[in-house]
Amino acid sequence: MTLVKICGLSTPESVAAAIEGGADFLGFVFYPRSPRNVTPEQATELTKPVPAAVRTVALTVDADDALLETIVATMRPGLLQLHGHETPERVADIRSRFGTPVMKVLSVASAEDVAKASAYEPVAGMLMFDAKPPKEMKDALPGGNALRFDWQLLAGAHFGKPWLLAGGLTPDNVAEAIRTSGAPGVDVSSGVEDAPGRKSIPLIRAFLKAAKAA
Ligand SMILES: O=C(O)c1ccccc1NCC(=O)[C@H](O)[C@H](O)COP(=O)(O)O
Repeated sequence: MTLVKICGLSTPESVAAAIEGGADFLGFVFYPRSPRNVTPEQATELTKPVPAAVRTVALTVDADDALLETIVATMRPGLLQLHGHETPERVADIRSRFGTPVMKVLSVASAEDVAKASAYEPVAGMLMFDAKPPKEMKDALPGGNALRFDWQLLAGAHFGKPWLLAGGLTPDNVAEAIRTSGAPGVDVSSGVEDAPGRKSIPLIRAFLKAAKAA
């Protein structure tokens, strides 16, 4: 069955809906520019009711060791999602320094972007392929922009690590995205919101139902 990560959670209600709907991963964003930003203390509270079978994910962007140390010490995430320009060496360093599995995100607009994954396969526990925002999109975030990329770029691809497809997924297009890309897992944020940063409980339920049925 397709793995599903619901990202950018910031309320107890949305966390509960994601768990009840069968999410495998719950994502918490530590990036002050994001409308989904949470503090380590908020994430710690939000993740208290999360059952052990559901993995909590701390999303950071080119974070320094001090921030990672604080997040790991307070929230104790099951996975660190690195959504910046972290090199393979930095990914390996973070993994060994903090003893937490790492998911490295690749920003994709072309086949060359997908090919960059091979450098991360030895050091990351998981990979994610997300849409690369175009340069002309001035206020773009590193992720969470409701942008999709050409899912065919991943069709037939094999990676040495489990991977998730992200970017512009919705309850309406997730089944087609899974079929086209062959993704073993998917990640969503904007597609389950009714305003930037405001998660919709009905959309979370609908996304999980559609992805799990695909
Ligand atoms: O969601 C954010 O605000 C965010 C900020 C900075 C870096 C990454 C961010 N989100 C990354 C995610 O994991 C999203 O779920 C992924 O990019 C897909 O986003 P969307 O297209 O909105 O579903």
